[in-house]
Amino acid sequence: MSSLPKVIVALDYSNAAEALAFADRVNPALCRLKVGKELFTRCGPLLIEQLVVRGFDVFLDLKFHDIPNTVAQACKAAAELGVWMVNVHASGGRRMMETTRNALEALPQRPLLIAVTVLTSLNTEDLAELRQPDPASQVELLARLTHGCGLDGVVCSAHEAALVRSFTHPAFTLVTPGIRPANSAANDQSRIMTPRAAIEAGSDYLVIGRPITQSDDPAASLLEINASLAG
Ligand SMILES: O=c1ccn([C@@H]2O[C@H](COP(=O)(O)O)[C@@H](O)[C@H]2O)c(=O)[nH]1
Repeated sequence: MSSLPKVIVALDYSNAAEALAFADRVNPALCRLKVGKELFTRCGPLLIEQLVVRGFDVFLDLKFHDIPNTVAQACKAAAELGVWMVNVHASGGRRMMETTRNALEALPQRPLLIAVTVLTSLNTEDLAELRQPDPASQVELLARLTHGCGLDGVVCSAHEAALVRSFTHPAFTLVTPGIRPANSAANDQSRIMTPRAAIEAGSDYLVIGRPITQSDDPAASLLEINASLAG
């Protein structure tokens, strides 16, 4: 396996004790860690610091979507916590993404800034209700916008990874949730793919939560996924 961990474990726990217990069972060579809305709302910046101090690359997944100044300031605040990656919603528009990118570029050290295209839980029916076209064309629209705004990458499903890769520069980072090892429950995800197929489709990082964190042995499940990527 590459020395660079591809798996980003979604620490979707309701308390810091469980999140830290997971972090202490693995190590930064095996995975990166993602802190999302629930855990951050409950535990706040202190938990981020505790993960960063353990040497983990932390993706702060708060998916900011607001006016340009608000999002830029929120991402600057995230950068001050020493996180590796932050994200915004691409549907917040060009001015929001460019203002945020400029604010981060003025910092001596900045996190990667990526944008969410279409949530991996949404299917064609959901999008029709939102008066959007099918997932692929909506992802293409928002990924082209994000790329044009100079961000570092996007969140998309692995089903659209090859499409996005076809019109972005090689360093553009594709972060793909909705990853399920074969025979795992899809839960609320719609556009899923196995870890290996997602990497083969062009994903740079795989966001994986419940298949790891809700398994009987989370550390063993992570090792199994890493092994499936190495073979
Ligand atoms: O489009 C998106 C964007 C973010 N997520 C987040 O990824 C994890 C996935 O968890 P699983 O348990 O593997 O389903 C979760 O934290 C989401 O908030 C996403 O799923 N889709």
